[in-house]
Amino acid sequence: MDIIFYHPTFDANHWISLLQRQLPQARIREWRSGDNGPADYALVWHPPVEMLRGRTGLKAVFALGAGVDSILSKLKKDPDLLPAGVPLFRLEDTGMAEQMQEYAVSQVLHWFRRFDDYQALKLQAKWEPLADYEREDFTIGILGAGVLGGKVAESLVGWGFPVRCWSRSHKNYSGVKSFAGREELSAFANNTRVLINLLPNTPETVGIINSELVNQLADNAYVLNLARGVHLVEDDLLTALDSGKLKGAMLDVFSREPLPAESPLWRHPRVAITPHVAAVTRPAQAVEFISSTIIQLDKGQHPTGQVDLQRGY
Ligand SMILES: NC(=O)C1=CN([C@@H]2O[C@H](COP(=O)(O)OP(=O)(O)OC[C@H]3O[C@@H](n4cnc5c(N)ncnc54)[C@H](OP(=O)(O)O)[C@@H]3O)[C@@H](O)[C@H]2O)C=CC1
Ligand SMILES: O=C(O)C(=O)CO
Repeated sequence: MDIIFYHPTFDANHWISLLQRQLPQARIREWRSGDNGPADYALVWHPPVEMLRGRTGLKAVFALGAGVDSILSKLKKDPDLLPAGVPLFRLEDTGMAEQMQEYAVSQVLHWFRRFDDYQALKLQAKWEPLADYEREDFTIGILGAGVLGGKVAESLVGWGFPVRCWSRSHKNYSGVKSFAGREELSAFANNTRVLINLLPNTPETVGIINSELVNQLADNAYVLNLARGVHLVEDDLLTALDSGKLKGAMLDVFSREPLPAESPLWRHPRVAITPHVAAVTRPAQAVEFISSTIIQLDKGQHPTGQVDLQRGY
């Protein structure tokens, strides 16, 4: 079996040696421009069009991340990017759920314990104990209840918060109230104090965190965007922060990355920012998932993780 690997920044040698350990019989190489040699499987992130176009014999392509929006947007512009009929797989969890849990839980607790208010008081040298928040006033609403959203919901239930989720289909996660479809979005938003976004970027989800949705949240709500920048209308967020509807926001992803220096988000005192690091690809766990998927495909089985190209995730 032949495997080609392309990632603009990852250490290809490291990945190839991890893969080789899991798949000792495979011939694995880093793809370079001009390489039209045989390939059964391709592991890619932001692949150049010439890498996959017209390739015959390809059995599957693996995206080296959870979100496939960048590859699907390239595919829209150039339908030859993926040879017709070749399945596209993505990473399911592979260590990202734990990272998302760490991020979401630590930030929810930060807001719940009013560390943002205490930091503001500290800057004024003010010693002032504040009233505690109650968990019953701190409903967490998670947009997207898939591999990552589901795990984040589970961990916040463990911390005793009321948790609800919103997805396309209803879910049955223990202790989590499930809402589904556009018709239940308002009911989901109503009374949500912390809105966490873990949706995929698709035509249906772009701009979903806008004034209309934010105005339906509880007063003094918070927004935590962990999915993609295009989900959030940044001007609407700033308006809601300045009007007092929103108390704070923490953003990991932006409609333009790196976030330009002139963005007002950098300077807003109630916006916290991380540079798209909420959950990164962990090579060993990713390679385990990909190798096991390849083995299943080679046996004619139907492993999980295949992207539905029509749905867009
Ligand atoms: N910031 C970062 O570092 C990272 C960000 N991400 C982002 O997180 C996203 C989520 O990842 P993951 O959990 O693995 O994805 P999944 O595909 O497992 O979950 C997606 C969820 O979104 C729901 N959904 C999709 N479209 C709609 C819609 N139109 N209306 C309502 N619900 C919808 C799905 O509903 P249903 O279950 O009913 O299909 C599902 O519950 C990725 O696409 C990526 O963009 C991922 C990794 C790192
Ligand atoms: O895996 C993804 O989709 C990411 O955003 C990684 O940073």
